[in-house]
Amino acid sequence: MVPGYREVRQLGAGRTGRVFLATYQATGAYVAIKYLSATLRRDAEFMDRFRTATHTLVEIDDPRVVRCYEYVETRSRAAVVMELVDGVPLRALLDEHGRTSPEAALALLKDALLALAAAHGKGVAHRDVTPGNLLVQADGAAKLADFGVAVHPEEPGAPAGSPPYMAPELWTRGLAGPPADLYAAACVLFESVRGRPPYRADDLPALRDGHLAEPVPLEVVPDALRDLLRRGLAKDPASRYASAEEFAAELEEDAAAGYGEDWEKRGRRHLAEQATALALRFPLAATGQDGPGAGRRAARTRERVLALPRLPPHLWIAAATVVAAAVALVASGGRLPPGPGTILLPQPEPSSQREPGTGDEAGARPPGSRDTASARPPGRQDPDPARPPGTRDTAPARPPGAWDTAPARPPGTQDTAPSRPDATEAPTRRPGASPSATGPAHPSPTSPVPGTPRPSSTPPGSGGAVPPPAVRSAGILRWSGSAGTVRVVADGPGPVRVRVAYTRREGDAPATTVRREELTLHGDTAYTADVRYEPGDVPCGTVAYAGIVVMTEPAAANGPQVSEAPLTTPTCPPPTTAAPATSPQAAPASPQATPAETPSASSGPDAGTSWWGQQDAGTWRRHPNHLNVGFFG
Ligand SMILES: Nc1ncnc2c1ncn2[C@@H]1O[C@H](COP(=O)(O)OP(=O)(O)OP(=O)(O)O)[C@@H](O)[C@H]1O
Repeated sequence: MVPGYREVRQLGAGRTGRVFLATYQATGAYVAIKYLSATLRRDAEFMDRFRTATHTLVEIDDPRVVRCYEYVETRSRAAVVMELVDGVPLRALLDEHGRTSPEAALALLKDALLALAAAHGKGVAHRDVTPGNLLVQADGAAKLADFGVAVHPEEPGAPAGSPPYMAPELWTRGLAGPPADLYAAACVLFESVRGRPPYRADDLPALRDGHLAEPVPLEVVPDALRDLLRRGLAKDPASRYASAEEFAAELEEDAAAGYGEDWEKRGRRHLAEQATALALRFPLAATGQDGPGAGRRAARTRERVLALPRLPPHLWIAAATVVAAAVALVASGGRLPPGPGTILLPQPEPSSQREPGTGDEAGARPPGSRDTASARPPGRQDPDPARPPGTRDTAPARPPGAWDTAPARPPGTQDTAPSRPDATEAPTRRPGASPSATGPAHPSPTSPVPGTPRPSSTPPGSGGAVPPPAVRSAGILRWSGSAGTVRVVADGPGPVRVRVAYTRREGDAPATTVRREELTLHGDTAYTADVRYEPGDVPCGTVAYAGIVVMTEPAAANGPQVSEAPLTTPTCPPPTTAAPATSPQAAPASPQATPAETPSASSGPDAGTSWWGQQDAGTWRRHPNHLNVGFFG
């Protein structure tokens, strides 16, 4: 066992190692510890890269990333101490339920992409995004685990990774990086809705051919997911989304267009329902440390979970949270975790059980390892004699766009011989502590997110200098089906990115996005735009709807806005006449447009999209210099 921790039980084992539930002795907080497999430890190239990546991994502080607390290495062991997620892998959820709803699959993809965005922003690729590495909690939120850990399939020459999720460039050139991560995330989206990954084969060469040459099987997925999968699974990495952020932004648009504004709420509810059905498999539900009867109590909780009445949709998230709390409460013998985050505490134990060096712990300690850190209190910066000089992670986050496919070594860390196994095998720690005096990134009951406070990430387009303002609201003031007015109000002078998507829906079919516009606004706090899009013909006798979706980055407090209007359908000519149906070139303003506010500034130019900024109440000023219209998709 890693010095300073006490093993509770094994949680599972995979190709990359074994994972244990443990407690951090100084605080009693639960953690998960992964011991890397011998196969990985023998892979010198992997070990070099992973050691280097751990410098950055411990700095990634994002709610969707399983937090890496520290990396410890001896001559015969390598262990990653990480945040314990009280949930189940998506793999287990799919094995049990077969598939998820499209909304749930989109919610999972959103979590995965935001986690990837956080890691890619720091120059770290995941390298093995699979359903096994997405852990789903009882509230329907998911976290991505195991960054940087990928093992070679048992075939000579096969690149590291999981074949069903491996991008073409990985098969051909062994090229791991953000584009391959996005491809793998798209495979997970596909599998979540279909119950199987996009390509299947009996052997590796056939699977490789599938990824390299077979068309993406879009015909079997819901319409609303097709654009996302078409680009996410593009064979050529250059044709994929340029970044996880871009993928996530289009996901929001397509999801809102296809499934309505509350798609995520429904998706989380479904995930919560599926995850809580597996509550007994949660790490804390079966903890033997919770005293006699814990198993029975957990089982009773499961019975209660399964016997829950069918709730109205809006109550499900609340119910799932209550269930999660109940499971944690039962498992912890009545002691709830302290506040938000996933610092989970076991019930108090007799102090003799928690002393380092007691029988059970000594037995689990790797031979020769010296407990150099067991007494280190969280929140205190102890000098660490085992840490090689110069290995502190002071490297700044890699700037956006600076990604390359080489191993992610932070600039300035000359870490060429980091493991330094010496005669006593003192563990080599790579803690997440920054040089400031707030201590290592150990879990602490008083600090929901252990470690030092980290600067918030800079969104793309802001240049890194001026923090983006909060966006108070986005609104569709009117929408006729072909023209409308959109308003955005921010707390500061920008920049704010606005994405407008136009959708079309035939009858009861899901809506598809037919055009997208993207604009950057700055210089004011309120902007109004007249927008216009020609939705095209509607065959006589059919019903069609034209919609508009407005999203901002940073996200508006009121979320994405959607409005839809019916398109005027020409009357079909009598069957005897051969005259062609007239096409409505510009559908007149529909009385069914959804005015969110009273139009206050609809006096924009006649054609195209024009944005107007508001400097002072009642005074309108045009900002042609700030107009930056880009089209994509
Ligand atoms: N941070 C964590 N919190 C809670 N449980 C975890 C955590 N990490 C892993 N687990 C559990 O441990 C099990 C084994 O994980 P591990 O990463 O070794 O295998 P895997 O992901 O199933 O396969 P592979 O090693 O091929 O990626 C997982 O299935 C999961 O249930």
